[in-house]
Amino acid sequence: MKPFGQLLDFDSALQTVLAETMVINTNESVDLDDLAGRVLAEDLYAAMSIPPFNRAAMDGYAVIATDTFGAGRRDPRQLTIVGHVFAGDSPSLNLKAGEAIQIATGAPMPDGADAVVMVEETEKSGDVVKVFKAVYPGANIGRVGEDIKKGERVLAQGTVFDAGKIGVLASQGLSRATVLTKPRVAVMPTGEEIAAFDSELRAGQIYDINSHTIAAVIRQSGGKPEKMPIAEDKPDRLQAAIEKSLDADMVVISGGSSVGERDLMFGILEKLGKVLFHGIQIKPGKPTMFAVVRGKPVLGMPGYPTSCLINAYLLLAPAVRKMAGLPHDEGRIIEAGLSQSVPGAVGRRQFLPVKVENGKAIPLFKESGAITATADADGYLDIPQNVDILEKGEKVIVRLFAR
Ligand SMILES: Nc1nc2c(c(=O)[nH]1)N[C@H]1C(S)=C(S)[C@@H](COP(=O)(O)OP(=O)(O)OC[C@H]3O[C@@H](n4cnc5c(N)ncnc54)[C@H](O)[C@@H]3O)O[C@H]1N2
Ligand code: MOO
Repeated sequence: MKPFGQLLDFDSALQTVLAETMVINTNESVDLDDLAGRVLAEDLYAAMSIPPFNRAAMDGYAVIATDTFGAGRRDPRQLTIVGHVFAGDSPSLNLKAGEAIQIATGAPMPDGADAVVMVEETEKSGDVVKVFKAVYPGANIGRVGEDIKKGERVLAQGTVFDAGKIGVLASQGLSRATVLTKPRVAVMPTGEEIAAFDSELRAGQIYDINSHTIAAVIRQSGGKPEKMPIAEDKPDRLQAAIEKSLDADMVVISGGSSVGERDLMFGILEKLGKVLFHGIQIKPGKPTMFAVVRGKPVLGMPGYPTSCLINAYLLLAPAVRKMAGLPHDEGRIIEAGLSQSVPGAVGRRQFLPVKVENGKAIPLFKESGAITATADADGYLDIPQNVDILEKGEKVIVRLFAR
């Protein structure tokens, strides 16, 4: 048993973790439809222009713009319809003065035509069309390369794919992209009292919550969780389990981080590598520790499920995002009025889970062991350590959990 040393402030703790986590620089090729959230590993240049040909942007008539000049409701211009072009056609017609070609949105513009009159501005009778409104040259045409020019850089290295960026890739007829490999993060629950969901509970046991909440945070931060078996609180077993988990890019351990008889983590991590901090000046999450073992970052999370999850959002998520090559995410914030007064945590910066309803921030005062404190919360208040009390009705900033 070793009492905490001096507690570190949260910002220094986060900086220490980030300083020891590096972006994974291996790549893999991923299917177009699985790219959402993935990080592009190379610059991508357009192999073709989009649109690849001049095309009608409206249903109507392809015309020579000058033929429509002066047209009005009372003074329409009459053009002879010489053909019909549908989307997907490859027109061979060549439009001449006084002629119009019926055209569908997306169809290639026939040679000679330089504008499209919308069908609403026309009236067809037999093979003659009356045009009620003049169009300027280029009207209602999508020009070659207007969207993307052949040879231009369409997506830069480091781009995070979302629906729109997947669309850019699709426009080029590409079926895959080279992206950064997801960081593999080993998740190791510890404790004699912790049981896997598929086992019978013995007296005194509870089901493992933390490895599942941690895995969810890793996944939504761009990482790949690798679940380890629940480790027993025996030094040699714990050490062997940690050594095995070091095959991953990062290790997250839950439990055993405090100062109880069986809280062995500090000693083992100090033996295997270097503990950079043990104890942060925050509530919840005071016993959180961080070590570097054989070049790998190892985060020791408190066993209490809410302490564990809040610190997974605050410390683990930024680290995994960094390894995944994702930009730092400050998260979304909203302003709300406090539904009741909140006492500060003496000497500790407090991250208090709150629910937001009708513009009110409702504090969820539950103990750190209660998973519902985070499950029911939309976000948290970040209350500095020198605050005595936040008054009812006070405007507060709620930092929303990333979901
Ligand atoms: N004398 C002191 N005791 C404690 C202190 C302290 O400063 N001095 N800190 C308290 C705080 S704050 C926290 S948080 C906890 C953290 O303790 P550990 O990280 O050592 O975690 P455990 O003791 O192993 O477990 C705590 C609690 O959480 C349950 N647990 C553990 N793992 C899981 C899991 N995977 N799924 C669900 N629940 C889990 C465990 O059964 C315990 O009930 O220490 C305080 N004590
Ligand atoms: O720091 Mo503990 O995590 O308050 O509950």
